[in-house]
Amino acid sequence: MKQVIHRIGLLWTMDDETHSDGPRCGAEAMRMVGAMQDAAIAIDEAGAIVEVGPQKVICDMADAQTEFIDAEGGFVAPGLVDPHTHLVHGGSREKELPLRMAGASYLDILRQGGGILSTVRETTAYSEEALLAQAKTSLDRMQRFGVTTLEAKTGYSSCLAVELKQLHVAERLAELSGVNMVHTAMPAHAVPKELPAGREAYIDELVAMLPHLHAAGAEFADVFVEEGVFSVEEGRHILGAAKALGMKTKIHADEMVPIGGAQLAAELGATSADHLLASTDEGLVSMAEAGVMAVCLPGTSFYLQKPAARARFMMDEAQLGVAIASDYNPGSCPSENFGLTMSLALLTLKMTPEEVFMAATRNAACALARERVAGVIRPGRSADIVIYAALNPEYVLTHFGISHVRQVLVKGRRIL
Ligand SMILES: N=CN[C@@H](CCC(=O)O)C(=O)O
Ligand SMILES: [Zn+2]
Repeated sequence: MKQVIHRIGLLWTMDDETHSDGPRCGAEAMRMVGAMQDAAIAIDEAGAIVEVGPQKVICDMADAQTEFIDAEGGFVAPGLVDPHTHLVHGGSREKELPLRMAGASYLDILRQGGGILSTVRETTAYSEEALLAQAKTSLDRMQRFGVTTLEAKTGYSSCLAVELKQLHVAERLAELSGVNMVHTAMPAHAVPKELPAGREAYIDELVAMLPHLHAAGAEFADVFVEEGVFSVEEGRHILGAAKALGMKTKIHADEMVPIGGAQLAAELGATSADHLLASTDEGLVSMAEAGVMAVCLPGTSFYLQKPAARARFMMDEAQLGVAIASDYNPGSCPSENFGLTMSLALLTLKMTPEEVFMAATRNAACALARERVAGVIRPGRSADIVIYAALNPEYVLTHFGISHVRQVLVKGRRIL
């Protein structure tokens, strides 16, 4: 055995003795964190977990070559999974804040040609190297908070070349950083103010980009289904085309107005529906029935100063599986601090610490169709693990706004 993480005071594996895969749905299941005290984890040459168990048993298995990693009595949990980011984009949008403070809404700014459309202009103008440099700075920050798997969306362009440029940057970043990256094509993110050939032709253009983006590595397709952006019918058309190509789907659903994004996610059998600030009870229940993961973005509701998503209803009543994500992007959540996302889940989504960690590990992996790969600590799984410089998860979440991460392993390799 190559490595042993020992002297773990408290371990949350997010697993149980059945070693079943899949999401934890509803509050009761989301609190089953698989806690172990005084534990150790053995890792092999290939970076896979070989054994998880009592400190004494695991340490007896070590040989003279084994490298010991000392958790110093701290808390250890699976590597964090951030299932919704807009990692690759040009520029920043801090100048929008005074407009918002003066009363303009997020959608008002978009309607005036700002918001996402201003990031489209910047992303188009940036060279691939400039985009890479900016996104690398952001990814480095994310890693400091323990993120080992994340999603990166395209979607700041109105042409295929720029979409492919974003995708390529995300691929290069995965290689440079060692983190696990999941690619999502989101050409349907905003509608340009001028549509010389008309709206239908524009939607056709977006649909025509999908096979190219899929061939270039995009596993998911996503659409911003929102009043004044893409309608439910347009979302159905675009995501239906994606499904026909074999892509999995996600929806930016009911962020501002409940136009039926949650119901569309259920109808399409989407892997996740994200935002859900305005979703109706019926919409959320239909998602649960269809097995769609609800991805809450508490950093976004905080930054847009809106009431948070109804995570308690989702978990207690609808029995949904809930994940959380940073939604890192320049307009509605310009923060790479996933630790803060988790603290805001505790404080504004009213989740328990167990639910927060479940939402940021196992369920977040399910929101990326990575339930067989990431999100739990279990023999056979890749050793994606965070060692915290704190004794318990409650301290990590309540001592908010800073990183408590001591070490991060991806496939057994230290990335921090
Ligand atoms: N709401 C739509 N899309 C992003 C924001 C993108 C932006 O403002 O640049 C989101 O998930 O919040
Ligand atoms: Zn988003």
